[in-house]
Order: sequence, then structure tokens, then C-alpha cells
Amino acid sequence: MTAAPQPVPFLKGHGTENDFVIIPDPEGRLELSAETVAWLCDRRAGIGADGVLRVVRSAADPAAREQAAGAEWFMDYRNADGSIAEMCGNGARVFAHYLRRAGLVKDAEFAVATRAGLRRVRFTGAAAGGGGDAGDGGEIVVDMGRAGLPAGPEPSVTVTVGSLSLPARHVDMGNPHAVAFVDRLEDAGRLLDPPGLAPAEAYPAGANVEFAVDRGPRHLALRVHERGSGETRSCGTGACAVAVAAARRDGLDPAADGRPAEYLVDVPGGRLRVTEAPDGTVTLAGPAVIVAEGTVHLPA
Ligand SMILES: N[C@@H](CCC[C@H](N)C(=O)O)C(=O)O
Repeated sequence: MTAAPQPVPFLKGHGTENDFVIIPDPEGRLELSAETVAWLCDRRAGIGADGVLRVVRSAADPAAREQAAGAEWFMDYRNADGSIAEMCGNGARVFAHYLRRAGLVKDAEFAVATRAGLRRVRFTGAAAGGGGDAGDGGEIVVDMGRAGLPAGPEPSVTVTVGSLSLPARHVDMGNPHAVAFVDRLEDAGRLLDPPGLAPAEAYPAGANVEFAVDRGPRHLALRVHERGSGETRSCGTGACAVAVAAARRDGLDPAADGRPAEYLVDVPGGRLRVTEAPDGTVTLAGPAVIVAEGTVHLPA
């Protein structure tokens, strides 16, 4: 006898069109296998998304406990292919918006546990008072921690896409990135396959690859190929990686200069604002929206 499909509540949301299936699982009762996540994210056979955000109390998830001091909720993020990633910047805003919308958190500023450690989120403007309609969380600012990158302005890795071989900067935002500046975003081609990365040892677990151009002073635009999800319409950690790489390229180092560096980063799905403070902290500001909710029947 085959087991019956399991009915599970879900929501669908996005941050600058980086979209997620949100699965509330406060007591950590769900076994979300890689196959189930890939099915949820399948745009034809499932609901469709770039990733899954499982919402679980930190105390109820073994993966969360060591990261979670001070955060009641753990963002269990999975890529569309079912793989696990350390951090998701757009996901953190959508996750935080869900928590407030569901009444699970009342404050306008709180910490979220992630596999990359604690991330503080802050609702600003109308959103701080619980404003916005049922779907719109307004602007949310996420403290993304410090970027890790080699000293100096020089590229340290090479990205290949089609016949192009591009010097790129390695940037760690809790998850791995390679940032290549190009003349035109179309230079990245169709991005159907993961770009090549060299040296391979720089990225033992793969990487997210950003292609970035200048739009004006302190104004950038990017396309991204995400590890585990393919080309997406936005990547929050990617926007931070691009802004920090651009700052070093532009001769800016807030820690040395004592002044913040702020960049607007346009993504195919909207606009993000990234600020690197003199203490090295990078913040990511942007919207979060919930568009649907219902029940999904998970394959048994
Ligand atoms: N879209 C996310 C990043 C999600 C994780 C990434 N694909 C990885 O594997 O590291 C973001 O907004 O940061």
C-alpha cells in the first residue's frame, strides 16, 4: 500500500523576484528531503520557486541550535535543486516579513538564525509599524555580517562563460561568490549552465557567479547564476558581493576611510541598496512580498 500525500500549509513570496516557497514548520516535524524541495521548486510539476524557506523554531532544529543564541526562529534555506546553502539575503527579508505577518514576531527589529550565523533584520518606514497591505512587507534592512575577500583590488579567480574568460573577485557573504565585471550584462550569454570557475580549489562547494556592470556613480546592475538554482532575477548575497567588489575596485574601503560606501544594485527583478559600514558590516535593503498561500500535498 502506498502512503497518502501529506497536506502541508505553504506561502509563496519573493524579494525583488527572487521567489520562495515558505513552509511553516514551527516544531520541526517535517522531513524535507532534497527531492521534495526540488519538486516544490519545479515550475511545472510543483509550485515553482528559486528556493524553499522552512520556518522552524531554533530550539526545534538540530542544525539551528549552534547558530541560534538569541534568535527564536531559524531560516532553513534550500536551493531549487534541493541543496542546502548557508545564507540567502532576499530570503531573509521574506522570512522576516512572514514572521511578522503571521504574528510570530511583533518587534520591528529582531534576529534570525541562519546557517551562516545570526542576521538582524529591521523594518523601516511604514513597514516598521506593521504597515503595508497583506502581501507587502515594505522595505526591510538585513545586517549581512562582514564580507570576506582577499585584500587589494586584484581579481583572484577566473570565471568562464561561453568563449569569455573573465577575471573575477572571490567574495564570501556567508556563502561563496565570484564577481566578474563585464561591459554589458548580455556578455554573460544565456546562463543556462553554471559558469566555469578557476582555480577549482577556490570553490570546493561551488559558487554563485555575478556579472556586474556600472550604471552610474555608485550604481551597479547585475545578472547572477546561483549555485543550486540557476539564473535568478535577484540575489541578495550576490548584490552585497558585487557592491563590496565594486567598492574595492573604486578604491573605497570603509574600514580604512572611516566612511560608509553605499551602492544601488539593480537586478532583473528590481533594486537593492547595499551599504558597507566602517566597522565592516554590510547591510542589504529591499522589499519583501507574499503573494499567495494555501495547502500543498507533499509526495509521500
Ligand atoms: N538568492 C539568495 C542566495 C541563495 C543561496 C545560493 N544559491 C547559494 O547556494 O549560496 C540570496 O538572495 O542571497
